[in-house]
Formats: sequence, C-alpha cells, structure tokens
Amino acid sequence: MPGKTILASTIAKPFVEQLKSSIESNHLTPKLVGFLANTDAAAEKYAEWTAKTCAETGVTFELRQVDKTVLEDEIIVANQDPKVHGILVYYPVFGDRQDQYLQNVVSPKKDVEGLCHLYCYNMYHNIRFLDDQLTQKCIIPCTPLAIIKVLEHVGVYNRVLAYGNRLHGRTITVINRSEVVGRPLAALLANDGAKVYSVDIHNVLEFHRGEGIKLKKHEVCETSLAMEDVVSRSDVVITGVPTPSYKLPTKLLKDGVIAINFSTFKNFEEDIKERASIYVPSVGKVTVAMLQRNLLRLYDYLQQGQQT
Ligand SMILES: NC(=O)C1=CN([C@@H]2O[C@H](COP(=O)(O)OP(=O)(O)OC[C@H]3O[C@@H](n4cnc5c(N)ncnc54)[C@H](O)[C@@H]3O)[C@@H](O)[C@H]2O)C=CC1
Ligand SMILES: Nc1nc(=O)c2c([nH]1)NC[C@@H]1CN(c3ccc(C(=O)N[C@@H](CCC(=O)O)C(=O)O)cc3)C=[N+]21
Repeated sequence: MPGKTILASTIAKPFVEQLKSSIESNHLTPKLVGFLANTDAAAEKYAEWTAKTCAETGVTFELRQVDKTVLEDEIIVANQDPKVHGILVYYPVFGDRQDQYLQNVVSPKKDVEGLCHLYCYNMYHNIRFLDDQLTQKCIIPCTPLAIIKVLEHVGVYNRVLAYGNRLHGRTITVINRSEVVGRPLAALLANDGAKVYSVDIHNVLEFHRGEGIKLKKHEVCETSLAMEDVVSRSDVVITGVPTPSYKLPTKLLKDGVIAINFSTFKNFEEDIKERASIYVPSVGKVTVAMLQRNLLRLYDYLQQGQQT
C-alpha cells in the first residue's frame, strides 16, 4: 500500500531524549504522583506506561492507589507537599461532574494534564502565557498537545508561516468531542488557523478563526453537514471513537489524507493506507512524553517561585 505508517514511538523519541538529557545534565529531581481510584482497563494501562516512560527519563513516578472516597483529601495532601511537582488523576473516577470538580481540586501549580479551569479557559481563549512578561507558557492538555506534536512531525504545520497561524489553509476533521480530548483539540487547531470540523454522535460543528484568520481566537458555528461530507473535504482526519466496532470507511476519505487515530481501538479500516499518505495508528507514547514535558515546565515554575 502506498501510504506510510508513522509510529508514536518515533515521534516521541526526540522528546524523550530531550527530557532525559535535561533532567540528567541539570540534576533535576521532578516527582510526579498519579492517583488511580478506578479499575478502568485503559486507565490502568496508561498508568503502566506513565511508570515505564518516567523510568526511562529519570522522573520519579509514584502511583497512589486510593479509594474514591478519600481521593479529594489525598489530592490536597499532594498539593501541599513541596516534594511533589506534578499531580495526575486517572479518569474516569466517578464518571460524572464530580470528575470535573476533582480536576479543579488539583493545584494549577501541579496540574500536569492542564485540566483545571485556568488552563482550559486560557486555551479556549487563545491566551498562551500566564504572565504579562510572556515568560511562562500555559499548560496544554497532554493528548491534544500530543496530537499537535504529531501534526508538526508530519508537516501539517507550515513552518514558513508565523507561529500561531501555521495551520492556515488546512481543513481538519476531529471525530470525538469529549471535554478531555476532542473539544480542546478542535479549539487549539482552530486557534492555530485551521478550519476544523468537530464530529460527535449528535452533529458536526465548525471551529475557525474566520476568513483570512482575522479573529484572535476561534469561533464555533453549527452546521447541517454530515460526517461523510466533512471527511471527504479534509486534509487531516483524527479519530477518537471509544468503540471496537467503529470503522471509518476508507472510501469516504480524500486521496492523500493524513489519518491519525488516538482511540484505544483502531477506528480506521485495514486498507487505510490505500488512501492515506500518512497513517498514525496511536498517539499514547507522545501523550506520556507531553505529560513529562508539562511536568518539567511546572517544576521550573515552582523553582522560579522559590527564588523570588
Ligand atoms: N493519549 C491518548 O492516546 C488518549 C487516548 N484516549 C482514548 O480515546 C478514546 C476516547 O476517549 P474520550 O474522549 O475520553 O471518550 P468519551 O467517551 O468521553 O468521548 C467519546 C467521543 O466520541 C464521540 N463518538 C462516539 N461514537 C461516535 C460515532 N459513532 N461517531 C462520531 N462520534 C462518536 C462521542 O460523541 C464523544 O464526543 C478512548 O479510546 C480513550 O481510551 C483518551 C485519552 C488519551
Ligand atoms: N487523566 C487521564 N489522562 C489520560 O490521558 C487518560 C486517563 N486519565 N484515563 C485513561 C485514558 C486512556 N488513555 C490512553 C492512552 C494511550 C492510549 C494508546 O494510544 N495506546 C496505544 C499504545 C501506546 C502507543 O503505542 O502509542 C495502543 O493501545 O495501541 C490509549 C488510551 C489515557 N487516558
């Protein structure tokens, strides 16, 4: 088949090496605490990968398996512990709005996943720095950030253009609109200049910065389009449907499309590379690399805070 498969491990490699050498040469001692309060198979697997990658780079990772009833108190203990630089809670815990509440119990100073309100708000509003001097970058959610790194790696980001506009002219479909991946991803890509079709089980929304990317941040419009209509127009199609039976028909895709799957299940058909120029079957390894990158950033901010 003509298309090329690019593995997440290949994309993650330079980041992992960079993390490792930065930790070693600067004698950094970052510590990440992960809270596992569920028995979700995907969360357990993800916890295993977190441990494995942290061992590779030199990040101290401590998995704390706690009951959901004491999770909130345990997060507060970690918030106050100066030896802990980053906190990660494996979701779903309660599987409802209480999970959103817990995301905001984690201190922004230790929120490696960028799921608290401050970081979410800044991301949706295209506010990229925490301070007026533009020295501290905001934390971006790990999986959406990983997918951006994938798009940079495969050349969807046009480096000839100015930073912040590098997706101008690209049409991208994201099939998933969850609060942790699909919706933030659509917003980030649109903020970088893309026209994004966001597909979920109910409808298709368009995220964009308007004609000539004149708007400072994206806006969202309702459409009466169907998934089939938007997929055939897209240069990039990103899938995250959490069902094993879901297969996006290859015949709907544009010839030469870039196909990226972040679901645990393979959302593209076996023959995807007949149409796709580039196929990225999963992004998990890049996600864990971004998690650690966010951790080092927070570590740095915490050190800076102690010096002043
Ligand atoms: N780092 C990584 O690689 C990560 C991977 N995941 C994986 O991604 C998948 C999705 O996770 P979440 O977003 O948390 O799930 P979720 O269940 O919160 O959201 C699923 C989304 O897919 C949409 N959807 C479901 N069926 C659809 C269909 N037939 N057509 C169009 N849209 C449909 C839903 O409307 C919803 O927006 C899971 O397999 C999860 O394990 C999640 C987080 C990180
Ligand atoms: N706070 C929080 N953040 C998460 O990011 C989070 C979570 N909770 N709870 C559980 C889900 C699940 N999750 C996955 C990560 C990678 C793959 C993935 O891509 N796995 C690859 C293997 C890895 C690879 O090769 O890249 C695969 O199955 O083929 C899937 C699922 C993250 N999650």
